[in-house]
Amino acid sequence: MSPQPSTSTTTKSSRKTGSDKKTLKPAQRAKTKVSWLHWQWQLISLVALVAGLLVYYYQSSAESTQPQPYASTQFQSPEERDASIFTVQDLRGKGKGMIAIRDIKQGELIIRERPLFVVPPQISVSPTTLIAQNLQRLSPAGYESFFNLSYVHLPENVDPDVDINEVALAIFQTNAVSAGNDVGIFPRMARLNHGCSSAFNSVYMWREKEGVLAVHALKDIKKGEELLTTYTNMKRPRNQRRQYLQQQYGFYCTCSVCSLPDAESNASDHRLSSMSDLYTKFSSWNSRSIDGLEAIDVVQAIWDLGNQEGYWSERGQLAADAAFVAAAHEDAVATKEWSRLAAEWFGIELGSDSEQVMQMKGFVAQPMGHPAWGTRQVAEVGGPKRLFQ
Ligand SMILES: C[S@@+](CC[C@H](N)C(=O)[O-])C[C@H]1O[C@@H](n2cnc3c(N)ncnc32)[C@H](O)[C@@H]1O
Repeated sequence: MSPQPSTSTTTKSSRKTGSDKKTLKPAQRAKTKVSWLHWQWQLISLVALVAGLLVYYYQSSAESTQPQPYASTQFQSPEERDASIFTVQDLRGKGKGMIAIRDIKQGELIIRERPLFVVPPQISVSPTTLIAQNLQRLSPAGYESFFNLSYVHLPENVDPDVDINEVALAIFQTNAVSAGNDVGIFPRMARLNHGCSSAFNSVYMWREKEGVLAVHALKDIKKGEELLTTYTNMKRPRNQRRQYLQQQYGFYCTCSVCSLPDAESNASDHRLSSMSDLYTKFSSWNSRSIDGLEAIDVVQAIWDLGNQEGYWSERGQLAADAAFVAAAHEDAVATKEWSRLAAEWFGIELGSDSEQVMQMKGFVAQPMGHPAWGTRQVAEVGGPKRLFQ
């Protein structure tokens, strides 16, 4: 807004008082009035700006306490958001599964979901009773979404139309995932089928503070690809994985890794078992069986094997553990570099707004603030340089 019109008003009034010595000359007055109005406007603008900032601050701090992606997007509901990313459909030999309806970027949030209910892992009543009790508390829609889920391993003598509690238990056992210290049911993410090592492209993590499970893309996923997660520890050979999946989930795994020709499958098994052994070796740094330099070499070796295998999960934690070792040995440069790498991978697996990312960024800024700092003998252990070659 311009204070233009005030100039003539000022000139008029100055004429009335033109003889007064204390009165400023018209030109000066005009200038003074203009500048006074100018300041008035500046003050009003400043007040408006501060008010705007305050509103923005309160809105964004209110939003940050809510599940972020749904609070401020164009979607009416989480289901509507899901439908913009994937579709749930019948897949041969797998029941239902999730298919990407557009390209999904690595690190993108696919699902964010509150549990239908959770139960503690150790219980004093029978599991059937506990689940029945939880089901009673659900809304009709929640109840329906639970009973829409698939199940395996219903005992042969049980009639599903009669013994609903046994069906509920089978559904729970087929679909429950860990939610912090508890185990919970998440009907939307429960449609994720399984794939081994390089075959799975999505990871789910419990976010304690918000009480939600978040599923992120571990890799770029192409439109039309199935979204797959992993149901078990991957770092073991194909026959052991298949045996576990058959026992626990009632299917014989034919994912792209399990379907490899024997020679390639053996090579994959070897890499996965070596990774497992290396993780064990790495943990022996705790008991001082290996020194910091060796521990970091082990991390590099795990990372390299992961690259060869196409197995990228758990890298945030691995880099964070390396940062811990580096900090313990007071290698500030390495602490920063490992923390930076950890932040990058936690960002992919947990979301860039996760606690872990914030914590790692803190160590990038202040490696000496790491709680492990200086708890071991000073040594240059080295950062993750080889990983980027
Ligand atoms: C958590 S549910 C996954 C969604 C399920 N397919 C459905 O229809 O709701 C787990 C069950 O899905 C099936 N499943 C998961 N991954 C599979 C795979 N790779 N091959 C065949 N069946 C699979 C198994 O029956 C398993 O018990």
